[in-house]
Parts: sequence; structure tokens; C-alpha cells
Amino acid sequence: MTDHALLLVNLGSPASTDVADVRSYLNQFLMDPYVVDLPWPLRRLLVSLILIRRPAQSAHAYASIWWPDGSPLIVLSKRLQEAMKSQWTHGPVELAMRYGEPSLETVLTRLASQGIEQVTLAPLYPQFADSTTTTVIEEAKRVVRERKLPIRFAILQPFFDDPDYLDALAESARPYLQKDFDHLLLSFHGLPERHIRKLVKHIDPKHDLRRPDSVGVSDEVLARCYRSQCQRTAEAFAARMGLRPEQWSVSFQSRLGKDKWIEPYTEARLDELAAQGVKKLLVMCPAFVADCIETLEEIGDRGREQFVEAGGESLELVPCLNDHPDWAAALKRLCERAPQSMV
Ligand SMILES: C=CC1=C(C)c2cc3[nH]c(cc4nc(cc5[nH]c(cc1n2)c(C)c5CCC(=O)O)C(CCC(=O)O)=C4C)c(C)c3C=C
Ligand SMILES: [Fe+2]
Ligand SMILES: [Fe+2]
Repeated sequence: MTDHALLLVNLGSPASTDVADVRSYLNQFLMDPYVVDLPWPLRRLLVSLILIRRPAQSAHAYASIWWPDGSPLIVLSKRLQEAMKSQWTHGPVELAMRYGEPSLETVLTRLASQGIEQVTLAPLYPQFADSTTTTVIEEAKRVVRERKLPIRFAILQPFFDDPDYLDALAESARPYLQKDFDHLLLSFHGLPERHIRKLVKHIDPKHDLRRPDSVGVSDEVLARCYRSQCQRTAEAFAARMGLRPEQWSVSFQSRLGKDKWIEPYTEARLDELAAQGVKKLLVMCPAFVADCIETLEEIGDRGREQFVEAGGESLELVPCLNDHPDWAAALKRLCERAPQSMV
């Protein structure tokens, strides 16, 4: 069978580092109701306020990490797409972005015009959040519905605790952990607490969003709590690497706006760790499968500067999985197990 496509989907980046391109990308991203979950008039107002200053700041940050062939996130996702072509034997391997280009609309329409009717949709996020996983799935379904494309989906499920994924994560990070280091910080992308509360409140209204581990969290809550999924990934990774509890910790980065986001914040942890005497810090970012502005600029540049100013000696950023061969092999197995979607 060669008519079953694999469609990898990541977040997307601006078309260029021009302020106008960054503004248009941020507008599309933040106007997504799964990202800024406010009623349209309030969302429009808040995003318009953010768009006054943020595009110029973000354009500057993007320019500092942009590669000659484009955004690192896009370049690295294309490399993964290439690596997957020798893994996925059932049909074409395509890549789409939730925001910006190549859009899900463009890619799904092209696949349908080639006669492809079965697509395994792979949102490239290990941990589940409405602002990442759900919005990809809903956008893909919208395109198929509105364009009346004869496409059926199998959908890759969140893989935060999947042994194949965790083994690949361990193998890709191992060379960095074999060097001398004092502490490993696992810094995940943050989320407003509200995004998690609204998903778990019907199951366990008392679920504690500050709990220091995922031990004892019920499967039902775990399936919906991004923060607990991040902790489970970190715990399983640390166990695989034989790390002692004091050798590693978890934090959450990239807070935006005034809402309360899940804690501890990475910025605060960098100061705390330096104050505790940590000199050689390793940071890895397992919410991202590809390096991007959030890892390269926020951690690799600004985070390093902050840590050294606070008294640390060095901060080494462990690369994301990117196109590591173990990751490509793990992703193939994960995607082959993806369940068929009924709608
Ligand atoms: C890994 C999972 C991600 C979650 C969860 C997530 C939630 C989330 N993000 C924002 C706001 C921004 N995120 C930005 C960049 C960005 N975010 C992710 C992933 C997750 N976001 C990635 C992979 C990237 C990098 C994109 C790239 O081009 O490299 C940005 C843009 C950059 C900037 O201006 O700083 C914003 C803004 C919110 C509000 C949110 C949940 C509500
Ligand atoms: Fe984000
Ligand atoms: Fe939780």
C-alpha cells in the first residue's frame, strides 16, 4: 500500500524576520481560540494590544537565531520529514505547519488531489494541550469538512510516556549527560493554569497544579493535565538516565501576558539554581521535538546570560530530538500505532 500518507505537523514560524511577517504570524497564532481562549471581542482586544510591541521584540529575537535557509523550527522539521521518508513505507511523508506555511489547507488539498484518502496525522507534541494538539486536529478536520476532501485520519496520540519516545530522548541526550554537569533542568513550554483547570475540573476539581511529581495522578487526570504529562516525561527520562532526585528538576518557560501560568517558572529556577551554587547547568526542553526560538533564543541565549549573571558558570542547551535517527525510528512506530479517527 503506497497511498497512506504520513502528515507531520508542527507549530510554524513567521515567513521571515521582518516585523510585518512576525506580526501576521503572531496574529494568526494568538487569534486561535485554542491559544487565547477568550470570547472573540476580548481576544481581538488583547491580541491587538500584544501586537503593538511584541512583533518588533520577537522579530529581533527571531533574527538572532534565524538560519541562512530559514527558521530553525521549519528547517529541522524538514530534516525530520526527510528522515521519515526512509521509515514510512505506506505512502508519501508530508509536513505542514499550524500557523504560517506550508499550511494544513495547502498540504491536505494537495494530498487529496493526488488520490490519497488515508492520512496519519502526527501533531509533533509529546504532551497534550488544547493550544497545540487539539488545534492541529480541529484545523485538519475543518479543512477536510469545508473542502469536502475524501480523507480519513488516523491520529497520533500524545506520547509523553511512550517507551520508544523516551528511549530516543535518552539516546539523543546521553552524550550531553556524559559530560560533567551539576544539575539538569528540564524546561517545558508553559501554559496558563486556566487551560488545564478547565480540562481536569470535571474529573478532579482538587487536582493540585503545584504538585512536585506525577506519582499517584490518576490515568484520567494524566490524560488531560499537560503539567502532569511534562512531569511524567521528566521522571521517566531521569529514571532512564539513572539521575538522583537532587540532580534534576522541572520548570516551565515562555510565559505570555498577565495570567497565572504553571510553575515553577524557568526564569526563577535559573536564579535559584545559581544561588544554590550550581555552576555547570544543563538544560533540555522536552516539550519541543525541534529546536526553535524558544530553545535557542530563550534558553540558549537569554537563559544562559541570566544564569551567568546570577553566578553560574555555564549553561549548555541539550538539542531537541530534531532528526535523530532513533527519534525517526520511534516516530515511525508511534505513527503505525495511531488509532483511526471516527470523525
Ligand atoms: C511545545 C508546546 C507549546 C505549547 C503548549 C505552547 C503554548 C503557547 N504558546 C504561546 C505563545 C507563544 N509561543 C511561541 C512560540 C512557540 N511555541 C511553541 C510551542 C508551544 N506553545 C513553539 C514550538 C514555538 C516556537 C515557534 C518558532 O517559530 O520557533 C510564540 C512566538 C515567539 C515569541 O513571540 O516569543 C508565542 C507568542 C501561548 C500563548 C501558549 C498557550 C496558551
Ligand atoms: Fe508557544
Ligand atoms: Fe497535573
